[in-house]
Amino acid sequence: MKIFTATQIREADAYTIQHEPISSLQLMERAATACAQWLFRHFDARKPFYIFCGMGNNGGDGLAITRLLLNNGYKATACIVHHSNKASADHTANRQLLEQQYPQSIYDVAAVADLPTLPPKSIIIDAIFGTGLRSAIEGWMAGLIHQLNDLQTRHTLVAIDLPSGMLADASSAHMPVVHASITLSFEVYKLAFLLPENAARTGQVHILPIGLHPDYLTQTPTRFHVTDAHMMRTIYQPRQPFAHKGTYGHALLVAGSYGKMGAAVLSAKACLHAGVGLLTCHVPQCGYQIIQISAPSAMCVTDIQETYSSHFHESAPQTRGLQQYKTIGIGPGLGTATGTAKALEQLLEQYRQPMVLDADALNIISEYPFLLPRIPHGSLLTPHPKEFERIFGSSDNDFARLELLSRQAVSLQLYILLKGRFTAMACPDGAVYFNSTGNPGMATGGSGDVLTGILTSLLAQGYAPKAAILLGTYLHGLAGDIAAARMSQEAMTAESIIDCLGPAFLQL
Ligand SMILES: NC(=O)C1=CN([C@@H]2O[C@H](COP(=O)(O)OP(=O)(O)OC[C@H]3O[C@@H](n4cnc5c(N)ncnc54)[C@H](OP(=O)(O)O)[C@@H]3O)[C@@H](O)[C@H]2O)[C@H](O)CC1
Ligand SMILES: [K+]
Repeated sequence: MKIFTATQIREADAYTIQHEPISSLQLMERAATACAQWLFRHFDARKPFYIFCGMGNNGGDGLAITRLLLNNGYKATACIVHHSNKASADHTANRQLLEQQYPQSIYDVAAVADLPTLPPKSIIIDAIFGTGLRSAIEGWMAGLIHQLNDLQTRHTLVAIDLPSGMLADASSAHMPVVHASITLSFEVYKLAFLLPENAARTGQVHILPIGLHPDYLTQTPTRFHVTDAHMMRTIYQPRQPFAHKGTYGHALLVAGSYGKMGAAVLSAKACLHAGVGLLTCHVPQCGYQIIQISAPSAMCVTDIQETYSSHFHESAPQTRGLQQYKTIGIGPGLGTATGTAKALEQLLEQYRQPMVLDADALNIISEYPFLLPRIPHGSLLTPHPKEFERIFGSSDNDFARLELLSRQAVSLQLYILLKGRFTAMACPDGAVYFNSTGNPGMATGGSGDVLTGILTSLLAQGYAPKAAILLGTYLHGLAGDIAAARMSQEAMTAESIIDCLGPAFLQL
């Protein structure tokens, strides 16, 4: 699914009005109807609704929603927030319609003191500002937003299109923004919803289709995307009937050190369960029995060192060297010993195909930044935010960090995956994809090691790096969602994610 900017959404609006054709007032009615139908399904008519309406079209939506609620027997009051003397044409038209039918339903708010006292457990609808907000809310309106956020603790707050105060395409981290429990947004995700700085402000996000013109939606190029099941069906390649284990590649996994062999086991198992043809694990000597017993389908080569790895190239017969491997996954539980760092430097000299670098491989790179440009083009890096910051530095806010992520992916010609609730995957061509699967149960030790195993597996099987990163991250989250549904977010572990990889493949 594409993510459009506020400007593109306005263009989509105008294109739909011109080409469907439909009047802007009818399009607003469609948007309001989509919201009202969602509200009818989720709230009963005993709850009083207070709809805070701004002077623009977001407010127009709110006025239309008020009328539709009243038409369906709900108790609803439109509180018109006079932040400006100018009302938009569709706001004015909807105010008139409401006044004609329900003259008692309108209440004017021109100062914080005008806020009505709300009965317990009211539903507050925030239709003050949407995509038309240009900058931070100031003055008495900022006070009103704070007041609404106080009320949010005792009432349910539903934002229309965007929580008021939130900018769709730029940071509003330090601005007054409504804290919604639910956001009902139109047609497409807004970039702001996908970044951690807004996690506490959007609540659950529901995207409601309002019939914007499909030609505009399909033909307009965008830089940001959200992955979905449809996209995965175009990427996934079912196994061939005459396949043998050589068809699906031989991967090398360099992982584990004394006390961290679990990371290597999790990565190896995930790699095998994601369909690799052959897997060799390179581990220190202390890890030999651990790998052989926990992952019997994998082969195991040991380093000359007992507790950490320092001679990765020994895992390859001299004739073809490391090139015999279709790809290499390196990092989980590896440690950052000087000998390991030296070995990573040699590995980057010898192996020039796309590989997967995670965890301690990234920590080594943050200590030896000259290694960064030596990573083969097309490789996949999977940092969590702290690892990302150690390598690339800090940013003022999540939008700035997203730009940094994308810039680095382009200049280094790498796929950089920044882990989070909506993992952001930056591509060398400047595109950024946000993963849509996964849940907070996956915020647990070993979950990242599982992802490294899956990505290594898909690269080994011949998926192109972009396909591997999109499909691998989606499968990882989907397996996590299946695990959470089976045993709860609390009880699931990284091993549960591996156990659910099979059902995740079956759902593709
Ligand atoms: N295609 C769609 O998705 C549809 C969306 N709809 C709804 O329309 C809004 C966007 O409406 P728009 O009128 O463009 O903008 P808003 O209502 O969000 O905001 C405009 C008002 O906000 C004032 N404003 C702007 N910045 C500030 C600020 N920093 N401080 C205070 N006030 C601000 C602006 O005031 P002016 O004095 O400048 O006029 C406007 O009053 C979208 O979000 C959807 O909810 C359609 O209903 C259907 C199609
Ligand atoms: K809003």
